[in-house]
Amino acid sequence: MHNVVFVLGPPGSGKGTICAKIQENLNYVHLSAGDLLRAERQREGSEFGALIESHIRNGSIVPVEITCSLLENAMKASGDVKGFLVDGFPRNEDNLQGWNKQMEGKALVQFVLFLSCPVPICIERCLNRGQGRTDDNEESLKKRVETYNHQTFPIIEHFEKSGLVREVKSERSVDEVYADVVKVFEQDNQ
Ligand SMILES: Nc1ncnc2c1ncn2[C@@H]1O[C@H](COP(=O)(O)OP(=O)(O)OP(=O)(O)O)[C@@H](O)[C@H]1O
Ligand SMILES: O=c1ccn([C@@H]2O[C@H](COP(=O)(O)O)[C@@H](O)[C@H]2O)c(=O)[nH]1
Ligand SMILES: [Mg+2]
Repeated sequence: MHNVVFVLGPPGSGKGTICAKIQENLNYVHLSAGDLLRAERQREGSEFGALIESHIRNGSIVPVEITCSLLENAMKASGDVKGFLVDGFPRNEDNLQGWNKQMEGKALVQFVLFLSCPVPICIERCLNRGQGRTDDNEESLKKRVETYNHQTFPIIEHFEKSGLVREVKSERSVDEVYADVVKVFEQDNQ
């Protein structure tokens, strides 16, 4: 059984940045759904490249069968680890249902780390990210925020009802955010 922590929050809230630090220090493996999709988009021979790029540019959500298989394959390829940080997934109802169907009996969701951050700060961070992402532009960001508000935030609310959400405010410095995140992991691993 794989231990899983879902890491959610608006685009640019710092999910990737914080996950990299947790992976470095706490023996969890960081799996960014977005990074896995971008790698699949680039893979020679992939039948999904054009579909993935279209969703990424439009800030819409790739069908769960594709994303969940990439996640499960990455988990299988990892050795013996404490758990997985699943960054940026599940993003909508289709993702949640597909995950439950595909991963039943294979993964245990420990908790959901919710990095909350005001949208204007998130947008500024994405526009200054400098990684050449095809969705770090004003037009795509508007759509990504809309998708987050209407489809992803309700998933966080869903987990909240089961008492699984651990919110950390991420508009502060990386070190301040990370210090609170470590406390969350310490509490949940007691
Ligand atoms: N606490 C912080 N303070 C200032 N800048 C930050 C902070 N956390 C992350 N950043 C910067 O903001 C940008 C976005 O961060 P990151 O890629 O970690 O966000 P994300 O939530 O993974 O975004 P996305 O959902 O778009 O993948 C990066 O340039 C990163 O260096
Ligand atoms: O589960 C997922 C994760 C991501 N996507 C698509 O990728 C982009 C970028 O994701 P980031 O987490 O910001 O790297 C996202 O806007 C979606 O279009 C997805 O479909 N499903
Ligand atoms: Mg990211």
